[in-house]
Amino acid sequence: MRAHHDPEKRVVVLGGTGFVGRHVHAAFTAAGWEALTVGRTAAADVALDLTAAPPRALAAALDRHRATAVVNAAGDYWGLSEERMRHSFVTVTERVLAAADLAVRRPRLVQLGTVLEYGPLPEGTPLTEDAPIDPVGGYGRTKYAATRAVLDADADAVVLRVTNSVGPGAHPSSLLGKVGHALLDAVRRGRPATLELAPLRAVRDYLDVRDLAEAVVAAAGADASGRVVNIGTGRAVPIRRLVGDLIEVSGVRAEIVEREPASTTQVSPGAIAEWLQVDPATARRVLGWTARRTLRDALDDFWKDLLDGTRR
Ligand SMILES: O=c1ccn([C@@H]2O[C@H](COP(=O)(O)OP(=O)(O)O[C@H]3O[C@H](CO)[C@H](O)[C@H](O)[C@H]3O)[C@@H](O)[C@H]2O)c(=O)[nH]1
Repeated sequence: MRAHHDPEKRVVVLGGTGFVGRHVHAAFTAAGWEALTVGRTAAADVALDLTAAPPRALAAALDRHRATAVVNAAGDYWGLSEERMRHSFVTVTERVLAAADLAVRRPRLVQLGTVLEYGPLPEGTPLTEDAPIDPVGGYGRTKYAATRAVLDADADAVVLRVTNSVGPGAHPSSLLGKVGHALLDAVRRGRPATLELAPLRAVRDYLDVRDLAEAVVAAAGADASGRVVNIGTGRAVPIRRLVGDLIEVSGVRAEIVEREPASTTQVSPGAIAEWLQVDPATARRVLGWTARRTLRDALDDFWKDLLDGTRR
């Protein structure tokens, strides 16, 4: 029998087959929403390349689903130039806004931004929403331009500025994704792993991606519009410890070789901010949301999912 769904709880998740989007889709479903994924691959409910499709194509999908909310978790960025990231984030966001305008019923928008839209803060200063905007890299700059487009559109929208996340399906180009895949490779070959990484100096606020997904669901239902909310745990963890914990969880013998990269762009979008901790107070107050999972569980489930993938 088909489950009865609340007609007000109908969401379209753009980028719903990506690392974050998949968890966002699952969290909406678990919360009783009728959720539809839009993405470029055949795994999406609606296959649509948002960098190419005109707004009316997305508007048609929103109408067909009778969407009351839309989440923008779309956008490639690993290894892309700033120009391509601009297309991936800004052009797509402008099209999403145009599509929402064209839809018969304008859905509420939850836009995923990043804490890298802010400038680096001195160690010990938690990141509040009034921290100076001063993105250091192309990723933060283009995500900020997308945030601006949303805030300037005067739409029923909220932007979540999200910190790093980890969990099942973490992208192989991210630090923990890279480490996880190298450990898996070592398991397959029956050898110890050698992990070649840029120096693990950073101390960052890491979320279980499933906590992040719940923040998105909370934002879709919250009575807040035209504002940004920072999403993180409120704890800063040395990434060296996270890498060590992942190695421990895997049980694989591993040696870490830290080497200074030729340039920061070769490392990752956030290679600039060394110490980062979100102030989670606004999220608690405005969204009624707090991170509740442990990072150990996030790493455990990330590793189990990698192993399961090899058995599937
Ligand atoms: O070899 C490495 C690789 C990474 N890092 C550091 O580890 C942290 C995490 O790096 P990732 O590559 O996993 O991710 P980024 O922080 O660069 O970017 C991620 O976090 C951002 C927010 O912080 C955005 O959300 C973005 O989508 C997401 O990919 C960064 O401080 C980075 O400098 C190292 O020290 N050595």
